[in-house]
Amino acid sequence: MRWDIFCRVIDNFGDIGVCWRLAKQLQAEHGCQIRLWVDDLQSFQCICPEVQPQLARQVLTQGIEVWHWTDEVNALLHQAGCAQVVIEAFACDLPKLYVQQMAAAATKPVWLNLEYLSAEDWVLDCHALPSPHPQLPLQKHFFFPGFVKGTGGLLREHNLVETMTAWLQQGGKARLLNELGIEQPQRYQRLIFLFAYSHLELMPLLTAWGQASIPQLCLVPEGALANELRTLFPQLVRCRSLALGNLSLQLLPFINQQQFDQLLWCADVNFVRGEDSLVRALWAGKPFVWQLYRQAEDAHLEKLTAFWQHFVQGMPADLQQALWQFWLHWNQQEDVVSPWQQLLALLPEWQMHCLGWRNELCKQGDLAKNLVRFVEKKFILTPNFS
Ligand SMILES: Cc1cn([C@H]2C[C@H](O)[C@@H](COP(=O)(O)OP(=O)(O)O[C@H]3O[C@@H](C)[C@H](O)[C@@H](O)[C@H]3O)O2)c(=O)[nH]c1=O
Repeated sequence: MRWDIFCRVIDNFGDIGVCWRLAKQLQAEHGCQIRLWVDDLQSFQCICPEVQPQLARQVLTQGIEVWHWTDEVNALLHQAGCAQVVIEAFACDLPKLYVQQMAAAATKPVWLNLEYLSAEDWVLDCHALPSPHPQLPLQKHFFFPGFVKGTGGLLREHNLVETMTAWLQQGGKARLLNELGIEQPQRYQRLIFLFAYSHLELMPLLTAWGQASIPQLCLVPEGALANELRTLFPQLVRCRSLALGNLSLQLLPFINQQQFDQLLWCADVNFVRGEDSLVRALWAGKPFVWQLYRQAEDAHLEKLTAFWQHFVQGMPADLQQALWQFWLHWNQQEDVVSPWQQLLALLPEWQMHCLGWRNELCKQGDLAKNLVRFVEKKFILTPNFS
């Protein structure tokens, strides 16, 4: 079956990050023929270097077609025709001509709006709801990812945990750090992966890390925070690393999504942000701190609380208290030095909780499989779906 996935890059890398992961998994594990329509190929290239931004159409190694979604997309749409399954990622608003093509199709495509991830309760009520088109013989369904049964689930490749475990056992960490140009990585006793939006109170935290009794390595991927660090430490404009007492701070160039995941697997503590890296940090089973994409009227704090309520089940009370202080202050751009010291004392418990939570979460169906099941049901129940 042919699937079209439409993706508009609003900001950052979450939109394309999720769509690219979904495309790969649907194609590799479910044999779907994928055409990925992306409006910003430059951003896509950052996380998938094989993409050539100047091409209107291209086929990537995985066999996935990538079509450039520009303002002049109509000519391409005439060539393409519509697919049997259409994913509109994050309400990105399909091209008008494409919607007309869907309405004119003898067998109407299954049209899904893939929504943003949230742990809020209302997601359960809205997942899989239909929405008839006001004028055309079409209906779209809302598909909500989520952390509990009754939602669309989370993106997780088949055998992900087994792949990660084997990779770590076979010396993946040393190989990766070597590929990334980290000198003598074995001298560091703690690896912190710091993927975050800019933060007003970063300096006190870095100073505290530099005063730790053990040597620590902090890796910062390219993006807003790396730029902020270049402003704080102008020497980082010329070179990629800096020593701050016992802390080695190193900026990374853009790395592909696979290496990004692998870094999460090898770090001792992961700082993640947005949507996609949160999910990947969950699968890594390592202690993590989540910084949410800021929303108007602090709506992101409600999302944080909703996730927290699921995440802390079964967590010892002292860890709950320390972790919440850290997560909240981190998301409010406040000083986190004292919550960090408290958390550090509970690192083994924190680690154990993340691992246990990951293992529980793995028992649920994954998003790609849930999507495929949903689509199959629609075609079986209503072959001339309209
Ligand atoms: C820095 C970097 C990122 N990545 C990938 C990993 C992830 O797939 C992706 C980052 O996505 P996220 O973790 O979701 O964080 P983000 O902040 O980039 O994306 C955000 O964008 C907003 C518009 C959304 O509303 C948010 O929900 C969120 O998704 O980029 C790499 O592959 N290599 C890199 O070097």
